[in-house]
Amino acid sequence: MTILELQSIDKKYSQADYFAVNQVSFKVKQGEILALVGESGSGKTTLLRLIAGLEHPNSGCILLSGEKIAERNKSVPSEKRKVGMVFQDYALFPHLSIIENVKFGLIHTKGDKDKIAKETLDLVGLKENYSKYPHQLSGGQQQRVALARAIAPRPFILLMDEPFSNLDALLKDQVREEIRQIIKKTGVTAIFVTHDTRDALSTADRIAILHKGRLQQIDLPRNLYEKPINPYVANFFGKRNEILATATVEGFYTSFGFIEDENAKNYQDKVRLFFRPEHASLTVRAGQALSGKLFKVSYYGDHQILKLTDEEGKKISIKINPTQSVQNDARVHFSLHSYGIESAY
Ligand SMILES: Nc1ncnc2c1ncn2[C@@H]1O[C@H](COP(=O)(O)OP(=O)(O)OP(=O)(O)O)[C@@H](O)[C@H]1O
Repeated sequence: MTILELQSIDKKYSQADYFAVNQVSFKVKQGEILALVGESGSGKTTLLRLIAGLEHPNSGCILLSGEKIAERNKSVPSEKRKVGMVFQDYALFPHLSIIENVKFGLIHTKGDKDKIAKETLDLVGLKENYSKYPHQLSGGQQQRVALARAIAPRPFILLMDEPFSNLDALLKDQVREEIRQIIKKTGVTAIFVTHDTRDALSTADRIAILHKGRLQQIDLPRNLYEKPINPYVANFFGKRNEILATATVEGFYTSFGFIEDENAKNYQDKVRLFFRPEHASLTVRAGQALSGKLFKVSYYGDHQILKLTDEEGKKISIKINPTQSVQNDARVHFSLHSYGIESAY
């Protein structure tokens, strides 16, 4: 079931001569976690603010749980939208205890506020901390208070702006998993903004990628990574090698060697082949394998990146296991597990 729908949303700030959000349309299903990604200035926060009712679109329509909450001449005020918001800095009140912070989010909620606040704090794993103050908690715990405050009123949708950006790398992996589990347990639909592709790939059910205010692709994490619909999306999700090839009926001739592939007969003459560093692996026997001259090895602990070059100096990168040993200046043989093909014309 669709809980949120954006139809052709445009937003131009006064004084600006370009659209911060340009003809964006998508639907979010009940219980889904959607990540909004894009480089700085791509319109992520603006989109979140439009859904929250903190900005109004110039044109288009937003529907939440079937109700039109924003269109050209109509806007349901932010506090009436049943939208929960977690800000980047958590925005907790320092002079209020944890439970008072959560109860603050329940101003418009009927029923036993104390009971609802306690139940929600228990749900986010803060049972023992009702009367503590924000400064007595760790960054990850403060974030869970902010999350509890946002979900306590049972919103239709939870919006989070850069929820993981204030956490150090070690804590981040743990918190990402915790937040995902809490959201899934409550069944709330969530949209979070991030500029970190790892956050998005590991936490979201689907990802929407924006570039200059335009939606490029909205898809499952795996599809965005493995089947990007354009070069911008492909490059946003990490390094991609590109090599030129000539298609024949048997396969592709490249400057790194021949790739046998019956799909090649569907292409004419010059093509571009794309592959990610992890989609190549070293082969022991030369055989049909591709090969290049190794000129740099970078060790990263959990993997190594090899830089190879062909006879003409074209460079590619390959990601390998940290335990594999290789020698600089050696000829290295490799094969590709998967690659994209595009006509070069
Ligand atoms: N209040 C504002 N007034 C005028 N222009 C704005 C305003 N807020 C954002 N913009 C502009 O709108 C565009 C989109 O900004 P937005 O903050 O939505 O991008 P973002 O993807 O969230 O960026 P970041 O990752 O840096 O937060 C940018 O060009 C920005 O300069």
